[in-house]
Amino acid sequence: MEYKLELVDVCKSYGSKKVLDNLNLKVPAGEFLVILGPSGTGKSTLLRTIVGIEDIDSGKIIVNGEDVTRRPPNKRNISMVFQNYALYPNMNVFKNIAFPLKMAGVPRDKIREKVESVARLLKIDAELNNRVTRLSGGQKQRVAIARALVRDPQLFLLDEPLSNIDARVRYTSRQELKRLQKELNYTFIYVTHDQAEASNIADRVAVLHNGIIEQIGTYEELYNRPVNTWVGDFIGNFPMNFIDGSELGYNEKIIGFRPTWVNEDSNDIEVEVSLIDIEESNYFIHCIYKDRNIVFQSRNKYNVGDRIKIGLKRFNVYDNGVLKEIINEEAIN
Ligand SMILES: Nc1ncnc2c1ncn2[C@@H]1O[C@H](COP(=O)(O)OP(=O)(O)OP(=O)(O)O)[C@@H](O)[C@H]1O
Repeated sequence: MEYKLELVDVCKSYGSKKVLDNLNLKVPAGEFLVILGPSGTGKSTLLRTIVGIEDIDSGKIIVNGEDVTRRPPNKRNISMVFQNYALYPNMNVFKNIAFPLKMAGVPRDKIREKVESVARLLKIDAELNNRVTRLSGGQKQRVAIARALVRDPQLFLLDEPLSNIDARVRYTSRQELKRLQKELNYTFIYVTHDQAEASNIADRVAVLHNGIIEQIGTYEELYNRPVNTWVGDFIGNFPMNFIDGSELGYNEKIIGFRPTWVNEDSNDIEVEVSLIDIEESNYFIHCIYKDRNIVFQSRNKYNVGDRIKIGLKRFNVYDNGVLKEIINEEAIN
């Protein structure tokens, strides 16, 4: 397979703090890869080392089959869109987008042609003569993306590009970004905190934690088959439910299940309702089971304090925190 980016045993520390710890990653050409991870886990550092604003301590960064580890940022042919857009406030939209081409010594008429074409693509062609300070958050974000696109880079890195935009606009911007990426067959590495966003736009999601990628796969894979209890806990609107396996015949193991995997017609375990969350027409029933909190989705509105019996349609078995077995996977499609 042709990889647009390969990271081999990449290490990066700040003082005694190891941020990237022998990290390995392969990103095929044309993929939309989302990086998810808790705050302070090194997501931005990862992007900054790929683009070359930060040096790595050891390892290799390979772009399009070429080792770029020791090359400066302007010789890597990678574009990055920053969270705060990093636009030049004293320049108009045209000059902002044109800037990388001007720096690269591209002739004037070619610059005009490229800037106008990218601006049309991003529907900001009517704004070219306006100052960037007059634009809305969504428009500024498009200018930042246009400036990244105009150089026709090998690889795009986007660091939470939609986080400053309100929820509605963010939803449509996200769809447009995905359409653009697929249409132009670009390779995107996109950092976000937002799991709904990740599940919506990513071809694959990489979960970064403790300096390594804990798991990489489609969002559904991460949700349904987390390789360890940490990923199960991190992925999802609710953390995965974990209970002691002995009750169900899995001594010294932990059983993990999602809120929708509960079978209310079965009676394997008895739980006590502690809280009820309502979301549209579903109830999320929070319960206590042997000192553990668990949540399941139900059409029934129970009352706090009710003692009810439930079973599991499917579940995952974890041994020392690592996924060992999936029981009745076919019960949930
Ligand atoms: N220039 C720096 N000097 C020293 N430490 C740094 C530097 N940049 C980042 N760090 C530290 O490295 C760790 C990772 O930071 P980074 O910004 O990459 O995390 P992040 O996952 O992007 O976080 P967030 O989601 O909060 O933006 C943090 O502990 C941070 O304090």
